[in-house]
Amino acid sequence: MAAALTPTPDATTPQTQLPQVTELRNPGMPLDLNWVLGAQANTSAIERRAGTIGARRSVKKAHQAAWLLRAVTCMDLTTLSGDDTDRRVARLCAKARQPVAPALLDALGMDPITTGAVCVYHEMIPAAVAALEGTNIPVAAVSTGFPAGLSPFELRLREIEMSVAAGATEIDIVISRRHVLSGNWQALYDEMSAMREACGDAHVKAILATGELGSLRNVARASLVCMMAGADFIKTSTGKESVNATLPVSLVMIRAIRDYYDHTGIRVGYKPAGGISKAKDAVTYLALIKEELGDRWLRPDLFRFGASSLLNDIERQLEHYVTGNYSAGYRHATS
Ligand SMILES: O=C[C@H](O)COP(=O)(O)O
Repeated sequence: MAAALTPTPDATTPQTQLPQVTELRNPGMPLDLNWVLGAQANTSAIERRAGTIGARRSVKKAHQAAWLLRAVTCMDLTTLSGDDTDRRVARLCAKARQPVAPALLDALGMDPITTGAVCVYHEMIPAAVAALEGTNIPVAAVSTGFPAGLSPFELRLREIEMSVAAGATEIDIVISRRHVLSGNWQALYDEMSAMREACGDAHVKAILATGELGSLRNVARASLVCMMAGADFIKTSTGKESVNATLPVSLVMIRAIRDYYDHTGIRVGYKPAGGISKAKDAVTYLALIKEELGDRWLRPDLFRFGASSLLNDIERQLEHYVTGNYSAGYRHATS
């Protein structure tokens, strides 16, 4: 049996669910086109730097278990399928309440933890709200004609309002990729501002769908515009594009977040999403955040993974750490 996890200076120390920190919401600012158009992205330098992150850092044993538990607390446990049902959502929510088996947590010397949120389609919000009653786990909804975001603008705004009324406290919106591809930054800013307003008190995550934006420079510019328009989080992908979260894209987005913080003093959150299914990749993402933004961003109010199957692999790795054996993946299925 493994020893209880102990804090070490070179690892994150997520022994328990972290206390909620109230970060000042991003109020946004006027569109600064000079700043936006000045944003560049040196693709080869970014790819070089991204290539060093997973390769250099090897986190083992108790440190690895600690990072994995942190990843769980920062996870938007997601189901976004056309065949979602209330029962599937209820099972997902049960998993969000108890994402890691109590016996494993006991062996690790850990208090109970939960995931950061549950993320569903609008129609599934009531089932998620009911299944999470009595917890502090937020329900996040993908609204605005997810994943393409091409339904009429008024309908997209109305969908946000309906999702909030149904009980979602986090709204993941999708931006209009065409505004980015045509360089119409004013239109992107206006769209994002209206969506932020429609969210009211619900926090808004802006999904850039980076795999469809054409270039890393566009990713940098779109990130800035969404933050200027008041996004609480910027998020890479819907999970439905042919290319979803990648390390180079993440580097560009988190450097835009750093730039925005340096200019405004406001911390905007980051959510890589789509195709992140391995525990090892989760640790690489956390290391990237730690190195580029610092420990403050390694909390669920500023960092989330959007993932439907990552939890399965994390639980398998934790079980291996505790027992020395791997269990079959189906034993950890979330839906
Ligand atoms: O926002 C979350 C993503 O849709 C999840 O993507 P995934 O199913 O590839 O983990």
